[in-house]
Amino acid sequence: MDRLPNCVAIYPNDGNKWEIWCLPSRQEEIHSLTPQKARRFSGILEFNATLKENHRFATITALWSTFPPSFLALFFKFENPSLHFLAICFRVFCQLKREEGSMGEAPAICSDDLKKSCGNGFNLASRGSETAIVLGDRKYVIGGNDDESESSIGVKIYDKSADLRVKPTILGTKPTPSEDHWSLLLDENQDRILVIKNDSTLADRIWLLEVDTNFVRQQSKVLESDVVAWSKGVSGYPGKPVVFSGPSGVGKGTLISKLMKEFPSMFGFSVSHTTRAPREKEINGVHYHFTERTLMEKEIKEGKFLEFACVHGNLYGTSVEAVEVVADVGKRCILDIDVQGARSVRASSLEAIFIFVCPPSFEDLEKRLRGRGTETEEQIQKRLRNAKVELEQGRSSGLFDHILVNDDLNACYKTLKELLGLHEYAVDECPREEIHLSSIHSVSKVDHKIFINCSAADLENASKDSFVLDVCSLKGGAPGRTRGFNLYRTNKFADCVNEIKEQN
Ligand SMILES: Nc1ncnc2c1ncn2[C@@H]1O[C@H](COP(=O)(O)OP(=O)(O)OP(=O)(O)O)[C@@H](O)[C@H]1O
Ligand SMILES: Nc1nc2c(ncn2[C@@H]2O[C@H](COP(=O)(O)O)[C@@H](O)[C@H]2O)c(=O)[nH]1
Repeated sequence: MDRLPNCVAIYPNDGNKWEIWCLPSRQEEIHSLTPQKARRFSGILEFNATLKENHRFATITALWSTFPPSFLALFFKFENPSLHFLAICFRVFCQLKREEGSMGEAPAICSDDLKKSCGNGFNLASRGSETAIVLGDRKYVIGGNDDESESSIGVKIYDKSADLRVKPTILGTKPTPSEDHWSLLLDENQDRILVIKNDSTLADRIWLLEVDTNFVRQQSKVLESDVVAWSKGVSGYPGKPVVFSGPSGVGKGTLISKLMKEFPSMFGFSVSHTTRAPREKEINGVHYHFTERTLMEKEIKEGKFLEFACVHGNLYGTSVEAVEVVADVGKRCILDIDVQGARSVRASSLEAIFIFVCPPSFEDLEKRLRGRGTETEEQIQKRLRNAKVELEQGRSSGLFDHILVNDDLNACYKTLKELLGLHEYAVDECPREEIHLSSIHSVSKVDHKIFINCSAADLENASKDSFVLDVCSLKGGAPGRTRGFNLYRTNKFADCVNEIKEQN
């Protein structure tokens, strides 16, 4: 919604014409709102519906735009209240929202050259193909396509002080274009904008555009340009990831396979990138993302990797995305990385459990490595040399939470399950089902709660489609996901309707 002011009143005019007024957001003024006190905001709004005589308007208590329109309607008091009348008020507001531009003296924040300007100055939700959020001297215009790829929502910055249009470098996982979206400033830090797409599945609905977070500032320095970064919003937190390290041939992959086979819904594997050549039965995207060194180096520079290391002469790395896609489906992520990589992950913001796997002896390790038959003699020699160093580092560094000796495979696997809190009869649980969100009609924010209303026309049934998105405990962010959104249905609207019914 573009220009709905903080406080609005509707006054009856002739016939089916009504006047729209507004006040600044002073709550104490709301209760004594009169046309004299109110600053006139717009002209006359025509009702589509014909009002009946007995639906005469009496007093307006309050109406403020931090609530969804359906909630706003409930702040009216009428001489002869009826749900039918409330429904009309509600529809007026829906119409107001659509008829942006026809509202007269809205705060003029948007540039004239914006096709569909939506800056409202009150940090309200905005709707349309482009929305704008103003932060200090900068206006972030969100919408349309990203010019370069046309495959994601575009972002432009208008710097008012310098009278400049800036095309920022857009990092992170980008949302695909949307016909219709809502945007609002998320928190007091003023560093992130919440964008809710209106035409997607729930998994693709909630996005954060970071404009001044640590990651954005860091990347801005590295890339020497204006940077913004997208981060997908995800509900809940999966369990802590598990990092496996240990010398080549010790049996990490074997243990991981057993775990994933027994608990397929609980664990997911982080598919690393590597510059080494694929082995005979290895599949790109399943065992590794096999990649070119120059491309991987470029992506490392762009901050896309959680960790990377040169191992046995090749570059290996865990992309942020590799870990996030596992968590997205509610699974605990398993990483199989070398000791250098484990050290980097330990230093990162990812909270994980670190397990070092040792062979019963160096001779056993050599036997297993040779027995696997996947390396040339030269490669085996190199891996064995590196194993000595890794074993020393792994055992002594204090980096690892657990040291697991892989002697007898089944005994080792049993110990592994115990230390991951998986008792003998643990069962594999499926992730929770998602809530279904239909087309959104209003979005508004009160403290750390975003009210989302998906139902417009039918007030009686509106509560079925009213949701709250709780954003009080968010974690993470670009270049990964922002986790911890809590979406639930609310009965607040139904409660209000019942209250009015009782008053009648
Ligand atoms: N406890 C064990 N006893 C005997 N052989 C084992 C045991 N665990 C694994 N192996 C065998 O050792 C070989 C190497 O195991 P695996 O490929 O799992 O090692 P890895 O640590 O994943 O190696 P890399 O780091 O090179 O990927 C395999 O042939 C596997 O079957
Ligand atoms: N630091 C990282 N190390 C990784 C990653 N993926 C795998 N590895 C380690 O490399 C060696 C060799 O693996 P191989 O498949 O060539 O035998 C092994 O110890 C792995 O743990 C990674 O993303 N980062």
